[in-house]
Order: sequence, then structure tokens, then C-alpha cells
Amino acid sequence: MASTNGPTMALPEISLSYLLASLLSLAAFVFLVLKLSSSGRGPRALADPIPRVFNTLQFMLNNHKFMIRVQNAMRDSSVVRCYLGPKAVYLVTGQQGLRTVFGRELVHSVTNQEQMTGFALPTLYRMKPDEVRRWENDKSGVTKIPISGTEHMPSRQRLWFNYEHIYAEYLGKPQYVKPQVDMFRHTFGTALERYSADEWKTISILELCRGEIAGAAISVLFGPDLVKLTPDFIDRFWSFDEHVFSLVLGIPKWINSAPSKAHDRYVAAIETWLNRALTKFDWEGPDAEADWEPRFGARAVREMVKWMKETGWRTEVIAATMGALAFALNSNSIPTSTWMLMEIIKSPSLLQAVREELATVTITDPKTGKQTLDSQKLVTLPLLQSVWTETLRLRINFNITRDVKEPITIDGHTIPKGSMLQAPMMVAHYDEATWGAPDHSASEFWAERHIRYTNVTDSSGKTSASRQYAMAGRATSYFPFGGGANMCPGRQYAKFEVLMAVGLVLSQFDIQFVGWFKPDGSSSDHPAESDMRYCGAGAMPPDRDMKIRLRRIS
Ligand code: HEM
Repeated sequence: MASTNGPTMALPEISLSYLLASLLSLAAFVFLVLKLSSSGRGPRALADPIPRVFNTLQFMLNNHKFMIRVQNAMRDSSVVRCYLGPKAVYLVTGQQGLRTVFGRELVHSVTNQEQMTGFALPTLYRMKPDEVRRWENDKSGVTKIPISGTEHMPSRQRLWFNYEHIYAEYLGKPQYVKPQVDMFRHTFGTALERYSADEWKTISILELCRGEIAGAAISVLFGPDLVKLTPDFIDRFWSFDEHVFSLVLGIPKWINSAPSKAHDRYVAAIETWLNRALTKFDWEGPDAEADWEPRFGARAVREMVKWMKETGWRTEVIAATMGALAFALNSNSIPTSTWMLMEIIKSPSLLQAVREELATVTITDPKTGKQTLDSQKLVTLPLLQSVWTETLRLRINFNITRDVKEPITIDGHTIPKGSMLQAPMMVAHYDEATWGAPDHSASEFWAERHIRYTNVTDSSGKTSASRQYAMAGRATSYFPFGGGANMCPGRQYAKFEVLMAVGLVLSQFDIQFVGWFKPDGSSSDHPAESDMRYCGAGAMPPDRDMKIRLRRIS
């Protein structure tokens, strides 16, 4: 239609079908653009109200709140990204993600090496920049077969490989675990002899675990001299333990000097022990290959010291490395023992059931003639194992962290080189779909979560329900010991040690519950809960104590 007013343009005649077709094309175009732009954005981003600042601060200062936001974001997304400082971090959950973090195929592309050289080696291991550079320059990888192009390196000079291999071998192989377990049973059993059959004694579960169990564990791994030479060593250990997170974050001394002071006192004590052991030990003598001897304690410690001396590390660095090992030994096992004792003692029926199980593995020690526990059978008891699994699931809470050295793909998302991967236990271990049961939500401690009952018929034809251990969820939703090449090398020993400590206390004493106590010593009307200040830092200890009365069963 032509206009009659002023200069005009002739408009084409538009049909309805032409208009509809144009609108549809436009809609399709907009949809495509939106789709392409959203897939280009990668995985879901965690909201960051002050970009790159808020999330970083919350991660460091209130990890629990940060992790609750991550948990919510991961309800419908197996990969969530955010920035922590300048670093792009990808939090992952689910089968594919966990296989990527822990799998053998990507062992050279997904590693913990930047974590070590960036944080642990300069702080906890006390290495100077040129010493850290030696690790950075070792490109031969962690596996027995060196990465192609590095085959020329003498095997003992391969730092990453030897560090992992020595621990995996001497902490993990059954022939070395067994003598350590026997030694722990004897040492802790002897420590318990101070509680007699003649009188009831009131004790604190926290003190028992942080004192006697931790002391026995240190004496087994490092020999008795460490505590003999520094009688307050166990106090120094806990003071160091309290400050580890601040130390690793590298908070400067002028802001807070307490962490480095605690570390100084701790490493100094270990150095005293180390110097004495190095002077006294005969490397050519009969104990050179002993499973355990009193100077260095367990073989794992002696082999690590030997290799570090051979490869030229300063005594202070070796002492600090042993300090990190003592931390790995106790920092998770002791809270786990504490929680297991508290959970069992607080429920009279559970205590009774566990004691009945323990009675089936009680033996007479051939050397001392005293009652003790058969360690091999102990770790197969169904109910005790279920309590162990449930305790680790609920109370061990950190994000297993790895660096991405080559681009990888998880659930269709490309994770670029240079970013960081984190597998949060709090997301996997508390997942309702995996762990929840009709009357027991995933966030609740339920001693029998990992028990199945099957009917068995005996020779007389009588049928009864038999209790069996069966983990309630998938392995990829449960990784308290991490996974892959860096998986905790002490995990087998940890299970023996914790179950032995808990088993000896519960089987050798009559126990009466006294009450719950707050850290200030006042009584509490409700049981302990996880101390969430430790969320993301490893084991979450109980926020209050339990006191009991005990008397040895004569
Ligand atoms: C309940 C007890 C324990 C728990 C939950 C636990 C957990 C862990 C975790 C999550 C890691 C990091 C794994 C990774 O990055 O994938 C680790 C590393 C380690 N653990 Fe344990 N652990 C326990 C007991 C022990 C014990 C008893 C020992 C020693 C006898 C030990 C020695 C180590 C060592 C040496 C490392 C470092 C390995 C490395 O640097 O690659 N752990 N542990």
C-alpha cells in the first residue's frame, strides 16, 4: 500500500505464512545463540557476590557455610566451578568425576604436585625455595615407570616416586602392618593397665584418646625415645595440630605468630630425637632390616629417613617431614577413635552388641598370658566395621584436591589445564540418595547402616539371622582415605589401630556413662556434635567431651 504523505519507500506485500516463517527462524536463531553461549560458559558457577573475593574468604574463614552452598549447587550438577583467589577451581562429584580425580589413566595429568610445592613443602616440610625447586624439576612422575623422556634419572633420585613408594610399601604392605599392629596392641594394652580392677575411675574420653591412644601410636611409629627425650611431646603435637591449617595457608608471622611458634617447638623435639637416632643406629647392623627397632620405631620411618639422608636433605627438613607423618598418623585416627567410643558408649544396646562381638575374638596373649584381641578377626567383625565406616563417612570431611596439568573432560565439561579439581567428601558422604534409609537420613549416625541380615540354618535345622557387613553406598560416594596414586598409605594400619584401641577399652572394662561436658568443663544436656570449625580440614572432632567411669573386668 502506497503512502500519500511525503517521500515514501515501497514496502513489499507480506503474507501471513511469510511472517510466521520469519518469526520461527528468528526464534530458532535466538535459541541457538543462547544454547551456544550457555555451553560456552562451561559448568555451573558458584555464586560469588564479590567476584573472586567472597568465595575465597568464605572458603578460608567459614568453610562450613561455603560447603553448604557447594552442596546445594551440586544437587543438580556434577561439576561446579568457582575461583579461590586467582585459581579456577572445579568441584566434582559422581562416578565419572571421581574416576577422573582418582583414576590410573590420568595419573600424570591430575596430580597433587602443585599442592605440595605451593603449600606443603615450603611450610610443613620447611623447605627453602631451592629445595622446593628440586621437586618442581623432577618431571619423572609418581609411577614406577618414569614418564617418557626422564628414563635417565637414577631411580633413587626420583623424588615423587620414592616419597609415595616408601610410604605405600612400608606403611601399607601386610608384612609391615602386622608387626606395627602387634606393637600397638601391646603398647596401648600396657598403658591401660593403670586402670585397675580394684576401683572405679572417672575418665574423659577426649583425654584418653588424645593422651594414651595418641601416645601409643607415636611410640609405635617412631619408637619410645621421641616422648622420652621430650616428655611434653604429645602436648606439642596437639598444639601443632591446632595450627596446621594456618601454617599451610602461609599466614605471615606478624599477623599471627602462634602457628609458627607451635611448629618450631614441635620440629625441634623431632630433631632432637632424629639426631640421637642417627648417632646411635647402626645402618650395617642386625637391625638394618628389622620390622621395628627402638631407635626409629617402624620400618617406614627408618626407610624414609634413610632415603632423605641419601638424597641430601637437611636434618631440619627430615624432622619436619617426620612431623608431617606424625600429623597424618594421629590427626584423623584420634578423632575417629573418640567418635567411635562416644557413639558406642552413649547407646547401651549398641555397647552390649559390640561387647558380644568382641567376646568372639578375645584371646589369651601367648607372651603375657593376659586377655587381648585377635587383630585379624577384629577387623572383620560386622558391627564394629559398620560403626567404623559410618564414623568415617560422617566425621572425615575434606576436599581431596588435585591440579590439572592437561585439559580433561568430566561429564561433558572441559576442565582447562592449570585449574584445580576438588572432590568434596561433604557432598558425596552426605548424599541422601546414596546413603539415606527410610528411618535414617544420611546426616544421622546409624550404627547398623552397613549391616545386612541373612537367614542361616545350623546343622540341627535351626534358623537364625546372621549379621553381615555390607557398605550401604557406592565406593565413588565414599572416599575418607582419598584415592588414586596419593591415597592414604596408612589406611589399613589405621583400621587395625582404631579398632584395636576401641576394642581393648570396650572389652576389658565395665563402663558407666557419667555425662557430657562442654570445653569449659560445665556439664551439657546434649551429646557431642561435629565441631564444624574443622569442616574441610580433615576429621571433625566432637565439640564436647564425654566422661565415663570404668573398672577393669577381673
Ligand atoms: C582414620 C584415619 C585416617 C584417615 C581418614 C586418613 C585420610 C587420609 C587422606 C584423605 C589422605 C590424602 C589422600 C589423597 O590425597 O588422596 C591421607 C594421606 C596420608 N596419610 Fe592418612 N588417613 C588416616 C590415617 C593414617 C595413618 C594411621 C597414617 C600413618 C600410619 C597415615 C598416613 C598418611 C600419609 C603418609 C599420607 C600422605 C601421602 C602423600 O603425601 O601422598 N594416615 N590420609
